[in-house]
Amino acid sequence: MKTNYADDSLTLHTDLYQINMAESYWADGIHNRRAIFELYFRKLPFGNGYAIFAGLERMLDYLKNFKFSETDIEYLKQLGYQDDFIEYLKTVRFTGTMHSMVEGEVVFANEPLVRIEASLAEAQLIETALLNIVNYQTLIATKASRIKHIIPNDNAAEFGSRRAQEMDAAIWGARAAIIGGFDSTSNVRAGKLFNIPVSGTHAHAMVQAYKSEYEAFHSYARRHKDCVFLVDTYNTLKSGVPNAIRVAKELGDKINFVGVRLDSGDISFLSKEARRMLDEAGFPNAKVIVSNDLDEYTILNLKAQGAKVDSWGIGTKLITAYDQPALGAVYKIVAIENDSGELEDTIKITANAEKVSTPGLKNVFRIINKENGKAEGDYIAMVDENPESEERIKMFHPVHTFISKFVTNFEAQNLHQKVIENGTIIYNSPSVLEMKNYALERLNLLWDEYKRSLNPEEYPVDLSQKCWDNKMRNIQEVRNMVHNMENY
Ligand SMILES: Nc1ncnc2c1ncn2[C@@H]1O[C@H](COP(=O)(O)OP(=O)(O)OP(=O)(O)O)[C@@H](O)[C@H]1O
Ligand SMILES: O=P(O)(O)OC[C@H]1O[C@H](OP(=O)(O)OP(=O)(O)O)[C@H](O)[C@@H]1O
Ligand SMILES: O=C(O)c1cccnc1
Repeated sequence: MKTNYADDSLTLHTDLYQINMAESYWADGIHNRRAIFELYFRKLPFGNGYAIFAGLERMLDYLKNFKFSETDIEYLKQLGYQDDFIEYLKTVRFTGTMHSMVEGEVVFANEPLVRIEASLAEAQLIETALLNIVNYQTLIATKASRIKHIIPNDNAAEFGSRRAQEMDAAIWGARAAIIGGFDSTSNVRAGKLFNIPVSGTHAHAMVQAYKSEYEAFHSYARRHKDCVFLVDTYNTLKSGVPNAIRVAKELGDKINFVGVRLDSGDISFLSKEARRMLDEAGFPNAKVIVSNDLDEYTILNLKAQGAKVDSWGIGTKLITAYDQPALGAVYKIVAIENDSGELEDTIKITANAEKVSTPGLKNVFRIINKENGKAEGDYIAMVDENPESEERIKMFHPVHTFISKFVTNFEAQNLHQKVIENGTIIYNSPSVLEMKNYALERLNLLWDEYKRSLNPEEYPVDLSQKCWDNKMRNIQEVRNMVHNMENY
């Protein structure tokens, strides 16, 4: 297997059918028609009441470098694409315009997270990569936020690299975990690449290598000022914690005895006992750190049991999004230029009302109640609408339209930021830590009912009247078209 092409590019990171469609568009001369696509998911993951958007920085990097390389082109020739189409593919770059939520934004189902306006072929070719990026990063940022929500005042460390679905997932998952609220990652490369905090203790292997737990802790302390000792290799309470205390007492100010880590057994019982022993030994500031297959459910349960834990190391269940391994975001065409050069809506109809796409060029606004500073809901409006200039807006459920409310005295924040204009990136990504702080700030806009991890209230994501009327008109047009076919 040859994997080390010098000019390896991500442009081929697409499904074959995208290239096949691009070929048809090109052959029919419609490849340069202006098309609008939206990226969104239909259902919040993990039964959570919100998601945390992540993936923009990587999407921008991917689009900036979008170009089939020489070996990509060679390979496409081998697959049998004809020379004239190949010549076209050589010229393809991303020259469109992109609007997006920013990373760390609190987002919901059925609202466009990303809007691409580009030539039909360009917009089509990039679908797979954009979905691949957003689906994973948003999923992990959301899982991290969900976990951190249970332990807002404790430390949360991401430990998942060894269990992640390969290396890219470990790296980008670590970054997403920080955006979602985690405090550090154990992955050193992620620390370097993204300038995010790294942290680490030591493994059972070190204790086993020295055989003597006391020797192992001593050795670790000789080279590391900040010491967390893993205390469960032989017997947590009879050997591990006493040895940690012994070494900490012997070395005194020469080290910073951060605490002990427990990685097996009854975390509730052992953490309370370890806490008591550390306090009695004169180390009230030493921390109890735990790990072992943790997730938000176990942590909540441990909290209910009164576990005395300061810091949580969380790997497998976070980095693999164990209980829901895919977000299911989709990328749908909502408008396309017609023969006369005008943008025309497109719609996809299904029997399931929730799945019928919402046509047209739209923006998403967060409607903030100026009296209490809290979000009333998100409001999807056609691009020529400006809810900010309206006195009063009607917000109603896009499927169950009788659920409605009027809102006055509000601020309407446009959640779509223009990040690429005609192929040029015009957005500077903030640092990952800034994204994390932004997510926390944005979560403050939500009432607690939307943030609880179990059975949260459904946050309103509503359509403007104009948007709804437009959708109904499109549905009617399709109905007429199908009816005419039936009579054909
Ligand atoms: N008090 C507790 N209440 C609920 N769950 C707990 C409690 N203590 C530990 N757990 C969780 O239960 C599971 C414990 O798993 P298990 O008993 O298989 O492993 P273990 O004690 O670590 O044994 P091993 O030595 O094989 O690793 C882990 O997911 C852990 O987080
Ligand atoms: O349980 P997770 O949430 O996935 O967290 C990561 C796990 O990885 C390590 O275990 P591992 O058995 O791989 O090695 P170690 O215990 O010997 O370090 C660590 O001790 C955690 O238990
Ligand atoms: O630093 C740790 O304790 C750690 C890191 C990765 C996996 N498990 C534990």
